[in-house]
Amino acid sequence: MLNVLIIGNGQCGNRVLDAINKEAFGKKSKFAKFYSKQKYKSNVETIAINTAINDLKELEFTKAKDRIHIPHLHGVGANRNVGKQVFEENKEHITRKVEDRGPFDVAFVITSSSGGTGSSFTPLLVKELKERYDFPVYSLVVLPFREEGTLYLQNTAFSLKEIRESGTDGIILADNQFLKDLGGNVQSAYDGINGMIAERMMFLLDSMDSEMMMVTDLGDFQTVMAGGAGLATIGYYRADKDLPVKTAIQNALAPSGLLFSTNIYEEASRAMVIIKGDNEYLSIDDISNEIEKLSANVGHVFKGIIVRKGEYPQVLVVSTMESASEIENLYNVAIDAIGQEREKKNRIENEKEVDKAFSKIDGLEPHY
Ligand SMILES: Nc1nc2c(ncn2[C@@H]2O[C@H](COP(=O)(O)OP(=O)(O)OP(=O)(O)O)[C@@H](O)[C@H]2O)c(=O)[nH]1
Repeated sequence: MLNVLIIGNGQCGNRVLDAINKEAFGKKSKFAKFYSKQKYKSNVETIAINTAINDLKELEFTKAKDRIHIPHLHGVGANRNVGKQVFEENKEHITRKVEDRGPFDVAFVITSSSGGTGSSFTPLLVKELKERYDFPVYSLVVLPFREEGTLYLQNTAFSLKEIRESGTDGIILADNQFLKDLGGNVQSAYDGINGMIAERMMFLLDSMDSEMMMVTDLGDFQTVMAGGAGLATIGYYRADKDLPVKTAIQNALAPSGLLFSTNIYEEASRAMVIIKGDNEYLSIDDISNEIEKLSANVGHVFKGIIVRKGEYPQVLVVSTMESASEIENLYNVAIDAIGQEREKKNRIENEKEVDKAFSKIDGLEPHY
């Protein structure tokens, strides 16, 4: 059995973690968390870390003992410099909490790229974990809606670069903007998006720790994640009726199945495809044909099959990217945002000149 650590940093990281814990309770009723056991196959430890106590309080499926509050006002207000300083001051406390739960075979650290707490804690925490332990550490990074403002875009550009340079074994991207644009199945945006990420993470954990007909494991996942430019995304499709397995595979690879905007056939570097369902739906010929089509374009593709009696086909695809045109677009927008912030700061410097002018009359009185 694998020992898995999942950390959620900042509000977004906390909420996605909570959605994973919810998914692990089986979602049947809101009382499930009181009477049912989480259906993790592996030994999974979850930790939510935040500077804002209210963000931690709002979590519903993450146990109180799994929440670490690092007191700092009500968050760090999207200021990554403050966030980094707060992390450094509390580093020992945080790493001791991780140490107490270990040892682990693999870790995932979840954060938004754009806020203050999660995006500044994550690169520093990953670096600490990599320096102290041997296990792989993956980062799951949620990109912002593009209209959320210049500070969030600026934070994204710097945090993504820092996470990439932190020693992380790979970055899995989920993009709020892309998932919102898809519309349809993303009802109330955050809950819908968090649920999409959670069901993919649950499937991924299942596939790394499962007795399968044809096996993929943590080693295969590591090899896939080591490919390409260090960036990956996850695709998923669950059939709710009797559907040919080849259609289910195609749907998992289509934009509507992915967490980030990419064309797998053009941008992917390596992939892992896991198919789950009743034997009755799993035509080996159909599966092999689809995998061959993919590997002709992509390079190496690992495949795994999990037999689940009575279940319609479900497909998970983990794919690393060789190139990511959407990241290039995002950095172009972020550079504009950084320019705007710089100009604003210069204007504030000019205002300081205005202050100087005002201060020239300090101590003087008007005479009439
Ligand atoms: N998908 C998703 N995105 C979220 C959620 N909550 C916040 N975000 C996004 O996260 C970004 C803001 O980062 P947060 O995680 O709220 O910030 P933080 O890390 O807590 O940092 P501070 O609040 O600045 O201390 C924005 O781009 C939001 O759109 C959520 O529940 N789901």
